[in-house]
Amino acid sequence: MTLTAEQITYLLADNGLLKTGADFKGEVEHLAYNSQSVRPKTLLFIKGNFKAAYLEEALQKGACAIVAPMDFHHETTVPTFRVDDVAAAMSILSMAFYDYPQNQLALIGITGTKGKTSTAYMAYEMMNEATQGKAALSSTVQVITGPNPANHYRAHLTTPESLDLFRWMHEAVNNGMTHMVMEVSSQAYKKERVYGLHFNVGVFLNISPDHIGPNEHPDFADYLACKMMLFDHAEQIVLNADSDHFAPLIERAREDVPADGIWLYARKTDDLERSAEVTYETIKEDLQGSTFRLDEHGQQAEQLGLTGEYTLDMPGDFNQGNAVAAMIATRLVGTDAKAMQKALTTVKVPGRMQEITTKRHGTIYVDYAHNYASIAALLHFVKANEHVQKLTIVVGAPGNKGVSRRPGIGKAVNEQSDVVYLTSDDPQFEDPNAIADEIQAAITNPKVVVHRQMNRTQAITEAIKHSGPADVVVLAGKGMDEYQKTNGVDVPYENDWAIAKRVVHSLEGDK
Ligand SMILES: CC(=O)N[C@H]1[C@@H](OP(=O)(O)OP(=O)(O)OC[C@H]2O[C@@H](n3ccc(=O)[nH]c3=O)[C@H](O)[C@@H]2O)O[C@H](CO)[C@@H](O)[C@@H]1O[C@H](C)C(=O)N[C@@H](C)C(=O)N[C@H](CCC(=O)O)C(=O)O
Repeated sequence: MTLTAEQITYLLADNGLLKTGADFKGEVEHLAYNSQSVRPKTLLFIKGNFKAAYLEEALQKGACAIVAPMDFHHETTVPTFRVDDVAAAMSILSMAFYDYPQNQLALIGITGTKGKTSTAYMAYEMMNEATQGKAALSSTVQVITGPNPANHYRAHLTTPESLDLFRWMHEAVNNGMTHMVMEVSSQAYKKERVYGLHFNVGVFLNISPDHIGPNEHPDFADYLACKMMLFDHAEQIVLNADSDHFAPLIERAREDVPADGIWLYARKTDDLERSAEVTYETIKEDLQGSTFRLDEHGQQAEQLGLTGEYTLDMPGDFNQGNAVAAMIATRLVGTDAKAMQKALTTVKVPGRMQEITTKRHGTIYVDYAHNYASIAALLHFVKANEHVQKLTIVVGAPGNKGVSRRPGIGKAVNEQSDVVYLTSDDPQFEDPNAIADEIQAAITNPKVVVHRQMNRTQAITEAIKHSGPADVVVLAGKGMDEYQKTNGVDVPYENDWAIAKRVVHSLEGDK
């Protein structure tokens, strides 16, 4: 794969990004945005907080041209394409370099404050089932470009940098994949990681205030505006009519997508005012999963042919809505109801509502929930089960990130849990005790028993040890993370799931 100087100039100019061209004659054989991955004949993108030392390293390693913003002022003789928006330029050039792999894939993009990963895995399993293993996935947890374990990668971002995304898509196409589902974060739009990318189907699960603060969004309006950009970039939209802020969502969807490309879904209620093409209702539910019924309303919806009852082997009533969203989206790219039903009984999402049933210490859930909306939904689901006696949550909050979430975490704990173990998450450069103070300030209900144990492994151990057969322990916020980000370093961590399994084994001997 190569890009010639003429192609680079043309693509940047044609997309209105080029400010000044470069005196560059050759062609590039590699693209990079990090000096550490530069090789001879690399085109380097200078973006973010790029330091002069990185450029020196890149030049020593053979970078032959750079794409830089107008305000990058380091003395260099390397040919430089000056652009207004380097991230957008990187996306445009990466998709060309990798030969527009998105055009070979039926592509679903999923956004939402909560549920993106679970829905993406459900859609991935459904499409895999329908295509005999020809689906790819880009999620917060993993990127999967083919069935071979060598094509499974640990993800670092919810939505990868565009260069990585198109490289993975290209790999997926080379591996024979025909379908792909990916999570699209608000940051993906804010930081132009999906600039110029169009989805066959966009799924909008829900939105509530989150990701507001330094390095993320200045306010909710910005967060909402970024998330709604998905509507501009999708041929068809699957939209949750139960989402908060539905009015601006549907208004914007109708501006961007023709009426027959908008698919609303909602939990069935008696509210005749509300209309959705697809509704669902719980038939039965327990701590392990549920059966729900899906109904289609009107001619457009009936074309889907999905009316019926489905069994979901994943706990959480909120996962029924995620399942329905995945079903409509994958139906629109050719998946059938039979494949969906099979996937719903086999899908496992790493670190999302992973459940351990014990003999004497109740049910344990490992879940990534890390903000008010997702923790409240999880605790509400557990509390709704009349057989549950004591609900314990082990939770903290990351340092130097999502700082505004802390009172919300405390509020959710305050409203619905019986016992909380405040612990460390990814403390980074902050004191976990000070973070715990901020969460605890919102726990004012005297009935909630508060323990503080900053050693996360120890907190999990104590919470399980002190729970009985009809109790539930929720381990929130870290999912399957195998590290704790501390002082800028990923300190190895066993992961919540493995710790819980080990503790149960030591207490009960057979798990
Ligand atoms: C705010 C933001 O988007 N930051 C991302 C951005 O950071 P940055 O540009 O400041 O990078 P930096 O580390 O200062 O480095 C600057 C540049 O120098 C380069 N570099 C760096 C070191 C070196 O030795 N050589 C070198 O060339 C880097 O590749 C980078 O291009 O580019 C980095 C490289 O790709 C990302 O890792 C980093 O994401 C950080 C880790 C992050 O946490 N981002 C969050 C806010 C995020 O994007 N989250 C959303 C999820 C939201 C949701 O849950 O809905 C996501 O999509 O993941």
